[in-house]
Amino acid sequence: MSKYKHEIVNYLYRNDEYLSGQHIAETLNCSRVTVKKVIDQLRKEGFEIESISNKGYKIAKIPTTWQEDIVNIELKDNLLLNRAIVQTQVDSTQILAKAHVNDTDNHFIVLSDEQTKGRGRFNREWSSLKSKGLWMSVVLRPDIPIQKMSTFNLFISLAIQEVIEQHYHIQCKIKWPNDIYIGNKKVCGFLTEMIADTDGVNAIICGIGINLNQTQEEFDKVNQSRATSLNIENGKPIEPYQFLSVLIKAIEQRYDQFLNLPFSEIKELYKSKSMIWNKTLTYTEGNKQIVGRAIDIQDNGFLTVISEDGDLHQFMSADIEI
Ligand SMILES: CC1(C)O[C@@H]2[C@H](O1)[C@@H](Cn1cc(CCCCC[C@@H]3SC[C@@H]4NC(=O)N[C@@H]43)nn1)O[C@H]2n1cnc2c(N)ncnc21
Repeated sequence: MSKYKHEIVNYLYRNDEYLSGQHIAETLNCSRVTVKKVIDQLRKEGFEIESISNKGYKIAKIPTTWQEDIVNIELKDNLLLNRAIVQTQVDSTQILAKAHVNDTDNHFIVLSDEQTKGRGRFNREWSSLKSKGLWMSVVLRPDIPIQKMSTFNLFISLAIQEVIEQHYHIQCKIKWPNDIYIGNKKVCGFLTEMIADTDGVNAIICGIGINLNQTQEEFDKVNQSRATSLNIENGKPIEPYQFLSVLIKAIEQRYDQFLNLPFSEIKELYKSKSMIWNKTLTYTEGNKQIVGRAIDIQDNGFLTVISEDGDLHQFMSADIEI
């Protein structure tokens, strides 16, 4: 039945009109009994499927959980990111992405409704409530020297920032190098890991966590006062499949720029979307900590900070307390 389930979901999702059981059975060369069984199974999985006698079946609502068939329909026309591995629960999409990185030479994404061990930088916990956010890892395969990786996050953060601002009309700012804030609350975190050897980069595994539909109360204690979601800011629920589709297109565009343009081409735009200027903040990198003001971002993506004693410091990646 799983073979027909995939095809029936595809057929129903692609056709916005009612399709009779007989027509589906003939088209997919299966029995009407099989069609009925698959429809019952899909309803159990959370699909709302209307059935009207003499008209047939029609998907009225797709489940809030990620459905691999539907995700792959949404991605199929993309040039680059047109394959997805979809789970309902993983420890971390980063771990699953790395487990599959050598299965193919293709680019792909990994999505999960929930992560039990979502992680950020320095192995810090990333809270990934079931079906409340976009918990995704993107596997890309640029043919670039390792040095070029220092600006990858800057291009990707612009893709995320512009989707939230331009598509959902929510003002947000990038907190260099790994977060996006709405006001003083974090709505998104991302981190970039890579697999490389002496010949250069083999694969990038970019993990992105975006809070879509949590209510303020649903955040755990540690994040209660410093996290937000698009739903909280927007006042209405975010439709995850549409968000995913728009975000992947934005990532593809900025990734193409990353491969073909120097960071200097987008530097002014990036700076205008960043929130760390004209503030005295604490910068920590490894065992180095300074209090100072960021004054510029270099073409290699490093941040220049002037400390209170007037010294200049360069950070490749720092923890910033805002
Ligand atoms: C106590 C404090 C300072 O506040 C917490 C936590 O520490 C800090 C943790 N963090 C975040 C980042 C940026 C990289 C995150 C990548 C996540 C994606 S999800 C898909 C992929 N799979 C995967 O395993 N990882 C990636 N670096 N460190 O963020 C806050 N924090 C934790 N969860 C959340 C949340 N849901 N919303 C807002 N802030 C959060």
